[in-house]
Amino acid sequence: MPPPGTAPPPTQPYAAASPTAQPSPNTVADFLAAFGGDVEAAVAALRAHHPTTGAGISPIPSRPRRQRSGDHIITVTDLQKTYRMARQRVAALGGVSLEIDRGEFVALTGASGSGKSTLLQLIGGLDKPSGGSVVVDGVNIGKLSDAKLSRFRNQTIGFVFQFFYLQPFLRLTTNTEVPGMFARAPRKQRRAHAQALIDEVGLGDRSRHLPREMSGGQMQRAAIARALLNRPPILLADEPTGNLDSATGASIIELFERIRDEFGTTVVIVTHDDDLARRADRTIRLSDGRIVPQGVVA
Ligand SMILES: Nc1ncnc2c1ncn2[C@@H]1O[C@H](COP(=O)(O)OP(=O)(O)OP(=O)(O)O)[C@@H](O)[C@H]1O
Repeated sequence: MPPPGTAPPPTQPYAAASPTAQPSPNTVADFLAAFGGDVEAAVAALRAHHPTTGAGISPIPSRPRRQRSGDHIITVTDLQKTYRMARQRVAALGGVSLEIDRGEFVALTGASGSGKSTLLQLIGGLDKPSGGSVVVDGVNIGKLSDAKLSRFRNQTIGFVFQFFYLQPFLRLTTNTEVPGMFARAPRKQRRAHAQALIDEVGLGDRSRHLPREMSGGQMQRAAIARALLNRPPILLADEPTGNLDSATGASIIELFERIRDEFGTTVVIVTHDDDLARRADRTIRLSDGRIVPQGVVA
């Protein structure tokens, strides 16, 4: 997985907040402060520095596709991204246009290096495009200042990643509350909502557990609960099952379906796995930084 590009460097080593490390609260507070308290940007930077296991997922049944509503919550127009490294230029996205409806469950698929993560990061405002535009919930996010973008992300988008990125020293309830702290939600309210979400994702009996006391699937459920804390209308997930066994991965996809059905959340996932992608309402396949027209085999 490549780095997201524009996230500012933290002042502490990335390893300090890895799922297994045990930093002091001050270390983590400093780490988050280096990102201006923007949890998602911090997570994106961590993600860029984490090893990949490449664990696989086995087939699960597809489900009937839903009709599209035409109420677009995400509109991407002629999106381009070129990474520049020394003298090298890598064209990661070469003009992508798409629309995603409110409450739709979309899977982004394609070969390694086809631009899936880049597209997800640009939709989530974690990186800046080289050209084109991304409109999310009526807001052209390319036109927002960094501070406004950070606030917008916190309120509008929940992020879920392959390696969970829970704070290792926080118990599940507090971990789930973290986005509410940055949104300055009243303590009592965010705690009650965290507890409701923990129940919703099936971890009601694990509230006092630290991440290291949970399984991979439980940690991913916890990360999903945390992503939902600010009631975002959109959930973006990059390889959310890539680090899980096939049965656990399937249960995570079912959880996304349930979240979409119960909360009306728009869910966009990146996955290598065509069987998991078939669970989504729609699959968008990328090849060499472009969308493959439907019916064409890439
Ligand atoms: N920060 C970066 N700097 C330079 N090149 C990058 C960066 N991020 C991505 N790339 C390049 O952009 C292209 C698209 O990468 P991206 O991660 O979006 O693909 P992907 O489809 O998500 O791949 P994978 O499935 O392997 O994660 C690749 O060629 C990659 O090497």
